[in-house]
Amino acid sequence: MRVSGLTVRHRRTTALDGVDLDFGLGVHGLLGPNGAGKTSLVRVLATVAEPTAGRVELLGNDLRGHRERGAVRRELGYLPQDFGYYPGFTVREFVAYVAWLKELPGAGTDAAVERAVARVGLADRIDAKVKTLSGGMIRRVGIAQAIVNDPRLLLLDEPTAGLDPEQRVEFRALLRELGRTATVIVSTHLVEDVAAACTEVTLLEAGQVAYRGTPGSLAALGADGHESDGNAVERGYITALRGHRTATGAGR
Ligand SMILES: Nc1ncnc2c1ncn2[C@@H]1O[C@H](COP(=O)(O)OP(=O)(O)OP(=O)(O)O)[C@@H](O)[C@H]1O
Repeated sequence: MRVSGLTVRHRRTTALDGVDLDFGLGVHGLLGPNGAGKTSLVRVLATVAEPTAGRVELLGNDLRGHRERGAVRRELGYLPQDFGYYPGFTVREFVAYVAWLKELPGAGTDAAVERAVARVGLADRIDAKVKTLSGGMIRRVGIAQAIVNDPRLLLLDEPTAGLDPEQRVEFRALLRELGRTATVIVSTHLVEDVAAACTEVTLLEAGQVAYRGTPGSLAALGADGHESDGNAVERGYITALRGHRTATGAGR
């Protein structure tokens, strides 16, 4: 899947500025400071926002066509940053409802729902009402609804927000597993999630791609830089960000 010349403007703000990127199988971490454009990119890939300019090709479909967008949506999983749910639904009902929206074949739905809920570790709460769950559990319901159709493209916007450390470790293992058969794009502020779960890192800054590489190459960049605080990948993040700012004259 590929985006070229992707530009997204919100009134006078340029959220993405002619971005070229491609994503293959694996887990791709999207990093960047607040306002870098991560959510804007994820929303275009999820087909919920239209680009101002540029091309988006997902799963062999050009997103400009209505029918193509529909085809992509059936193969897509998306967890938005602010994920809305129906509090009165049980976990099973909510995930089944999303399966229905994604037009999953009726016969396989019950099993698909149970499998998705089990994969996020909520099998014992499947018949609990969503509103009775903790914040971290609700986040996991969000992940379950995103993976119920075994998506070929999975988009997760800040999925680990609200998870405790043990849940985050479990979640990263799930990400690695999902990345074997799907393209997984994870927007996060948590550099350690990227280091532990991602095969590739894309660092956005002010609507541009500031760095692309592996967590290992980002860590190596940190070792060469002048930062002394944080772990190697965090140092690499800061070094890459500052390097990009110097190169573009943003110099903040
Ligand atoms: N609906 C909107 N209306 C106006 N400006 C917007 C809108 N959505 C995003 N922006 C602006 O576009 C820029 C990019 O925002 P975006 O949410 O894509 O960044 P982000 O990297 O996801 O940030 P965060 O890490 O804070 O979620 C920011 O300057 C933001 O203020």
